[in-house]
Amino acid sequence: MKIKTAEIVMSAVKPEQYPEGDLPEIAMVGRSNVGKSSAINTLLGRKKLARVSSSPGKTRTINFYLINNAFYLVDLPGYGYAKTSKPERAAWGKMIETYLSTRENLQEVIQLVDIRHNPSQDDQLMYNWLKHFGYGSLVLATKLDKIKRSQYQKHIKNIREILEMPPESKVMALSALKKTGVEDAWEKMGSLVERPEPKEETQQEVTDGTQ
Ligand SMILES: Nc1nc2c(ncn2[C@@H]2O[C@H](COP(=O)(O)OP(=O)(O)OP(=O)(O)O)[C@@H](O)[C@H]2O)c(=O)[nH]1
Ligand SMILES: [Mg+2]
Repeated sequence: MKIKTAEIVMSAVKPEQYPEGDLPEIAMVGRSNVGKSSAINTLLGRKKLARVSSSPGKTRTINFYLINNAFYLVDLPGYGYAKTSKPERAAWGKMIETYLSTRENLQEVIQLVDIRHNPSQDDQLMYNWLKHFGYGSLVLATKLDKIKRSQYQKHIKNIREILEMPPESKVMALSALKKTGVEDAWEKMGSLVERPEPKEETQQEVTDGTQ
């Protein structure tokens, strides 16, 4: 996918703040610190569009990034961050759930898991919830640079088994550090949101006889 423009349009905490219009959206979900915001930057080829932090709980709003004026990538706060206070966790949970369960523009949800670790119980719940709501079970394994190449198949198999992914479903892998996996991810994601490009108007040459 050629990224011509990418800009943040809105940081929302409630539905009234979601962008208007009917452009399709792809949202990124996953545990805090799994690399959602980093993945967005990497997929867009931008260094600091989405804010990233080594401590979990960085993204606290639903951030809508408008791409090529054609679709949105949506960065969500992470789940499963134990150090957040209980009421705050509940409020975030509600915010994410409201978005995922009510947003009509939402075309697909990509679930991010850390390639090194077994998906957590929260990850399993999210995976099943998304499947139940008809999303396509697209999983993006993050931090690909943290494992040896020879261990790749083992880790992917593990993720598939724990999430009980059907054989036809796809696991993609990405390294935000090395910028690997970007093309493969867009191959899977791009078709979800790409519309045929509008034909450029061909300018009629107008000559009036004078030079
Ligand atoms: N080595 C490596 N580090 C990564 C990669 N992706 C993310 N990180 C690091 O992981 C940490 C968390 O990244 P974020 O992108 O902020 O994670 P997040 O899922 O958006 O986190 P929240 O906003 O808190 O939910 C940062 O220190 C990143 O630099 C990757 O592919 N490789
Ligand atoms: Mg984030």
